[in-house]
Amino acid sequence: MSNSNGLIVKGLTKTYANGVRALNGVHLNVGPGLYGLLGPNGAGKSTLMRTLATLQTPDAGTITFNGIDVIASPDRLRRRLGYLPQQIGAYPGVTGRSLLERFAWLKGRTDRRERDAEISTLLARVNLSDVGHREVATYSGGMLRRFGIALALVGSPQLLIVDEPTAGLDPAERNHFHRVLAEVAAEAVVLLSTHIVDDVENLCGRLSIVNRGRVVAEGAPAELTAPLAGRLWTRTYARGEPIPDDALNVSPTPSGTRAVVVRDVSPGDGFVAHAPKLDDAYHYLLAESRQAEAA
Ligand SMILES: Nc1ncnc2c1ncn2[C@@H]1O[C@H](COP(=O)(O)OP(=O)(O)OP(=O)(O)O)[C@@H](O)[C@H]1O
Repeated sequence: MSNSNGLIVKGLTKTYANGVRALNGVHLNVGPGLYGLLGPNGAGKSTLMRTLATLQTPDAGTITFNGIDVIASPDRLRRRLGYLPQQIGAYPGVTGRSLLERFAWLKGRTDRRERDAEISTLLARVNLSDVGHREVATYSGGMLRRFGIALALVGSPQLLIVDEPTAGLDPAERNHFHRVLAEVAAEAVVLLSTHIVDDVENLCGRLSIVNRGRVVAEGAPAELTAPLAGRLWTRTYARGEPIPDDALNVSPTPSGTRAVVVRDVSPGDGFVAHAPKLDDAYHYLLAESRQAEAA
C-alpha cells in the first residue's frame, strides 16, 4: 500500500460533553480487504465508526482516505462511503425497493434505468429479490441486516464501515452476511467493528484491538496469537472448584468451567496444552493494557 492509499487515521481524540474521553489518540492504517476492530463494550468503537463515517467530528487528529482529507472535505468521502450502523432506522410504509431507490437517487443515480438495474443487482446480492416489494418494517432481523448491507452498497463504495453487524443473527444468516462482506472486501476497504472475536478471526486479514479509546494491539490474527504459542494451558473445573484468579479465558462447558491460563511451563494438575486462538490473545492483550494503565 502506498503512503496515501487506504484509510489512515492519526491521533484521533474525542471527549463528549459529559467528560467521557471516548477516543484517546487512535492511530489506524487500513488497506484493501476486511479489517477488524475489536473491543469490549464502551471501548469507543462506535464513536470511531461514526467519526470515520463523517457523522461526528473529532476534537483532534486526522483522517485520510485514498489521499482525501476526510475532516476538511467530508462530502468527498461520502460519495465513496457505505456505512452500516448498529441499527438501521424504522421506515414505516416504505418498501425495500423504494428505500433503495431513494438512497440511489441521493448518491447521484439519476438515470432511472441504471438505478433500477443497480437495485435489482443489490437485492439479488443480499438474497432479497423476492421481498423487495415488501415493507422494510416487515423484514426479520436477518433480512433487515442484509437489507442494511444493500443500502450501504448503493453507489459501489470504496470504503464500507460496518458496526456490530451480526448481533442477533442465526448462524445461517451470519454466514450469508459474512459471505457478502468478503465479496465486497475483494474490491473495497471494509472496516468491521465488533466484539465477536470469532467473526474477526475468520474474516479479517488484520485487526486492531481497542480499549478505553486507544488501540492496544494491531496485527494479523496469527501475529497476535504467536507470542502465546506454547504458553497456554487449559483445564475444566467442576462446579464449586476454585478457578485460578489469573485465568485468561473462562467459559462454561457442559462438563464444567473451562479455564485457560498463561504459564511458561505446564502447571500440571490436569492441565493440557492449548493452542492459542484470537480469543485468548484478545483477553491477554486487554489484561496487559489494563495492567499498564494501572501501573
Ligand atoms: N453521545 C455520547 N455522549 C456521551 N458519552 C457517550 C456518547 N456516545 C458514547 N459515549 C460514551 O463513550 C464511550 C465509548 O462509547 P462507544 O459507543 O463509542 O463504545 P463502543 O465500543 O461502540 O461500545 P459498544 O460495543 O457497547 O457499542 C462510552 O463510555 C460511552 O458511554
